[in-house]
Amino acid sequence: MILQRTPQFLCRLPRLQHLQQAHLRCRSTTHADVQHVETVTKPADWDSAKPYSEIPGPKSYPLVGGLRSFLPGGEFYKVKLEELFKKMTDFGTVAKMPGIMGRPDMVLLGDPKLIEIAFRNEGPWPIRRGADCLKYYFENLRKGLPQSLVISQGKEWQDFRTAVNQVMMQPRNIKQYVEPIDNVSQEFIDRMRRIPITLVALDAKLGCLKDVPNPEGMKMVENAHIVFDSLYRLDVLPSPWKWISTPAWRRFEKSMNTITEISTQYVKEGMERLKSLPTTEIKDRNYSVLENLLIKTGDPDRAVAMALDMLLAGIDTTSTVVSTVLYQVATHPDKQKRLQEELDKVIPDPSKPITKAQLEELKYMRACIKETMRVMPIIIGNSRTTIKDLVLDGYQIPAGTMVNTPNIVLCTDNAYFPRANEFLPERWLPEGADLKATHPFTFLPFGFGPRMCVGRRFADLEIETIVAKIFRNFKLEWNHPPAAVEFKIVLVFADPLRFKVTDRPNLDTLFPHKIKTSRILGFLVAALDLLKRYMLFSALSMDI
Ligand code: HEM
Repeated sequence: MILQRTPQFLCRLPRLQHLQQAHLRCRSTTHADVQHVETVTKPADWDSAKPYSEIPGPKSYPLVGGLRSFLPGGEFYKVKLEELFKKMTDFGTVAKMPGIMGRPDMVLLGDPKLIEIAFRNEGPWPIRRGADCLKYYFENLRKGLPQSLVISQGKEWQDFRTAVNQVMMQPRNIKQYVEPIDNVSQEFIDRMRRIPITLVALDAKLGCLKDVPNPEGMKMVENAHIVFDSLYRLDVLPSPWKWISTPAWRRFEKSMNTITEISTQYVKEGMERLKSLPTTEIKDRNYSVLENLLIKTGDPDRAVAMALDMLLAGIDTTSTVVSTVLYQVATHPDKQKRLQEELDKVIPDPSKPITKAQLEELKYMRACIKETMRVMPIIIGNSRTTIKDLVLDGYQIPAGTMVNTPNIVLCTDNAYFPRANEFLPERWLPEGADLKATHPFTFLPFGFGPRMCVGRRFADLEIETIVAKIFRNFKLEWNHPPAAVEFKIVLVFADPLRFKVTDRPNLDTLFPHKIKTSRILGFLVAALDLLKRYMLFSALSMDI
């Protein structure tokens, strides 16, 4: 595979030399960097397929690649990323976005059949290009730490992932978190009841969170959020951070340092705890995720890298899905009614902790969550770097090409989901057989194959618990125009959500001492912010 070289004069810059060592190329090239290309024979239809250069898409220009399209006068000027995906698929089921500022081209696959071919040919070490800024940080500023799961590749990724799978994908390990997650969810519910109408502005919101028990935890979640936001500024928006240290880069580095240091401290404490366990306790103990990881790998640095993964990949994703579910259910009162009928039946006494058995019975609720993830897929697209030559829809796709799944386009396309623009949780239940997806690779909210989301079981548990508790305790209404969304690594609401929250009438007898939130008209819940903090409690209760 031929990779274009970085211009010599640019490589003299110290940062770029690091990037060169890190196998990143400062270039606008046809192919992403691949370390593990399979040298197998070409597909039978390779020679008759159209060359890569003929894949339709916006024009690529010398030096700037695809950047020209985003500048004034360009076809994507001021087009939001979520709309860009739609515009790209208008070029065809295979469409090419030329690379920008050292990033590789992105080939969008606008047909689930093509996505299936790409995913089924990814081999045992699937390559998903991680954020360059994270890669740079680990490879150059944290040389002592192993690379996090999100950015590592090849054998190193596989060894790490195997150990993490044993800890995070085991139902037994997940089960022990039902109770702690229920506890923090209950705290969140109590907090919702306590917030009076005056505490709605930002300052007051912060004030209402002052009684949060763990200031270090708050620091952690705030910095994790800054890092998440920086990934967008540094790796999605055009940014010169690879050449010069921009303010966004410095903010990212500072926050990464903070969360790495706090995580290291937690891991140290975990090690101490394990060492000091009396022998009688060792066998019977329910080990936490962190402890299990330490036992499995015997490597505290790996545990730190995993804690960072969980913070970066687990907080904004899960909390955003919860807020989208609240919004979808609040804006569909008939669905909310059915959901609450189910909740009332399965959870007769909401003052008691939720059990795993109850969660399993909440089939309509799970359908509401799935349907929300379909109509508003927070991960608008996922990517793979192909490891072998493929022919997709008549075009040659050489090994090393970054292909992308435009989830946001496919999930809301009538060709793949009947009545795609309607919120119909029934489509995920046996009664909605005629509403099912026409192809299984259209809806992959947690990705696919050996590289799929390692935190999905925890995400499910957290989302189901909090959604069940909120709708069992409150009625949510939305009395405003539709909420706008924007892309910030994940698809989020552009403004704080403003629900009218009412205590469920049947609960008045159970909670006579509580403030009756039904009197609180126009109660503003900056749901996202609160939920992020709630999610932190969950993360902390996992000891990480
Ligand atoms: C609803 C919430 C979540 C969604 C929608 C989500 C979605 C995803 C997706 C689409 C991927 C890429 C999978 C692929 O390439 O096939 C991924 C990877 C990942 N997720 Fe999640 N995720 C969520 C929650 C979490 C949580 C709670 C954690 C941790 C506790 C987590 C940790 C990770 C990690 C570490 C990876 C990288 C895995 C690897 O490269 O081996 N995620 N997630």
